[in-house]
Amino acid sequence: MSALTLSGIGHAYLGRTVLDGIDLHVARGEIVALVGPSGCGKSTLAHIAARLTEARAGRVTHGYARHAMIFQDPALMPWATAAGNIDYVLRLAGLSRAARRARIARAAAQVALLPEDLGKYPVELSGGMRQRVAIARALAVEPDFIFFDEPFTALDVALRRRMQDLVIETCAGGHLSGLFITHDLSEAARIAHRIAVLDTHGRGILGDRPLTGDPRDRSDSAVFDWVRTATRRDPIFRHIHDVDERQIA
Ligand SMILES: Nc1ncnc2c1ncn2[C@@H]1O[C@H](COP(=O)(O)OP(=O)(O)OP(=O)(O)O)[C@@H](O)[C@H]1O
Repeated sequence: MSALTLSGIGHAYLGRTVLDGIDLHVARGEIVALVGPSGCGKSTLAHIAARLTEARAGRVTHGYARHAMIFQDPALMPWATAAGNIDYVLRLAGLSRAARRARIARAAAQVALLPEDLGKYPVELSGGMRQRVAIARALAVEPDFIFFDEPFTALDVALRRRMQDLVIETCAGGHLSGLFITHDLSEAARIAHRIAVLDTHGRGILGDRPLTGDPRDRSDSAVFDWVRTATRRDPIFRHIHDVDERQIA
């Protein structure tokens, strides 16, 4: 059963084609990483898949009930506390005050935000804490599908790793599916069940490769070996040059 199916997606900005003939699916319980060099159309494809942007061609089919999105920029409302930011989306969903309070507490615990952090304003939080709030906000709506658009690119290596672990833990158990956009092959190989590669100019998916086993059980050396082999031997990864080398060094 498919959680997301993209068929023949095409898009253009101001008459310039950026995506053409893209077919991609995400099965229920599967995390698919979409990799490709900067500017190849990954974000545009994620926006089309989440129906934030209307494709010029092709079809998007959702097999999920509710999605959330996590972007590189946490995009928190500066005038609201962390709790207020999470509460905002729950109010939009029409939940009662008691239900909202319970959801906020649970989502905060999932991302290890302390109760005192919930009362702070974005300006009082570190970059990592702000990203945690953004993840908590996404989880609070209890999605069964999450679109991740380069969510950790702006974070330092240690924090990035902690956030990746959080995603791996959160997605374990098979109740969540997701599309994880990244240009970092190591990040993809840590988190995903399958990696799809977008052509440099958005002209189709070059191919996809499964990763074996549960992401929770993947060792650093297994990820390192996988990335090294893929970039050296597998032609679909040949154009992935901008891997974050700090991750695989
Ligand atoms: N709103 C827009 N108007 C015009 N061109 C755009 C717009 N958004 C993106 N583009 C162009 O479309 C192409 C694909 O952009 P997109 O952001 O989807 O790529 P990406 O693979 O996500 O890049 P990155 O990894 O750098 O975020 C790029 O050439 C970009 O300059």
